[in-house]
Amino acid sequence: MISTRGLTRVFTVKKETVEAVRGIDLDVEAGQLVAFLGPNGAGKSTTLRMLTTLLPPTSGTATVAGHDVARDPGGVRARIGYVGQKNSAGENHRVRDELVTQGRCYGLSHREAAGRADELLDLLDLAPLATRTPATLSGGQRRRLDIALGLVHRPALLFLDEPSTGLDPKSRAEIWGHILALRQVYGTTLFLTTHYLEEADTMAERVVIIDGGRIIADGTAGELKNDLAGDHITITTATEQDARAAVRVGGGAAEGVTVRLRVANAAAALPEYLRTLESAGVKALTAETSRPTLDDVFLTLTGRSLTDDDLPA
Ligand SMILES: Nc1ncnc2c1ncn2[C@@H]1O[C@H](COP(=O)(O)OP(=O)(O)OP(=O)(O)O)[C@@H](O)[C@H]1O
Repeated sequence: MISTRGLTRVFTVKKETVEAVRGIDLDVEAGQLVAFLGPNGAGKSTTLRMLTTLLPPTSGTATVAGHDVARDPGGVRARIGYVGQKNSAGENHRVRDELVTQGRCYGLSHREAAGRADELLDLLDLAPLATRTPATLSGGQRRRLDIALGLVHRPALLFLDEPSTGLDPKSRAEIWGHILALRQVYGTTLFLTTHYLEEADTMAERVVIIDGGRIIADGTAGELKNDLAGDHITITTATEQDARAAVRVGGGAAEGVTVRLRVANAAAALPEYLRTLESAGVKALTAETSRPTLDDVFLTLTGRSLTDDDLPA
């Protein structure tokens, strides 16, 4: 559904060159739900804009929904939907009219466009709001309208740029419910960016991490966490001296009376670790195991935390 080779975009601003995307090779199968993650300025939006034909690549190729973005942008646009960060609906028309007009723009007859509008109003729980104007909708409702607008022409592939950013937790959960329903009802391939690591972790079947314009990790959240981060064992000791002794005996790093170490399988490794400490005369007061997060993956790869950024709440 998506295939890129060496996809690159360079911007030149006042003689200064910014390599926003540096040679991305990416293949996405039909029906996949891919979360595209990365810190601010990593190149997510630029990649999305190239894949959706809004921005021409400087070099490299991209085939999206079977059509080349540079040679046949019209063919790509007819087959994809794009829900950007900014609202796509106007302010003054009613919600249902917005959807009908969008359908007409895609060449549907009035009857087809009206039928499609009603189908989408139902799918995205917008039917009770059909006669309201977008200006009167809440953030979550507007986002649902944006998604409906992106789906009018039944795209096989939908791009969503931060669909849940800026919404309260309840609206975020609702949006995700609708995104997952899209796959179930239509089998739509979904490619989305998000700043919320736990959303990517739990919802997406594939996570692609970009940093500095390059893809630095690609796999299921489970694979990335197992391969690149590992579990953690955290113990506390009575004194800092004990904590330092624990590090000497069992590895890891101490901070005050807390010792943290990375292992492949924390639940299996914990008993042996505690026995090792005990035989060296070091007593752990508390011990707990934890699974890594996608932020741990990013930290392992780059030495930085994804959440260090100035992220939206
Ligand atoms: N039109 C442009 N002109 C010049 N530089 C640009 C332009 N668009 C993006 N850039 C630069 O390209 C780099 C990648 O930007 P991009 O918007 O793709 O990042 P992003 O990962 O989407 O970030 P964010 O999470 O903050 O939206 C940044 O350094 C940005 O400043």
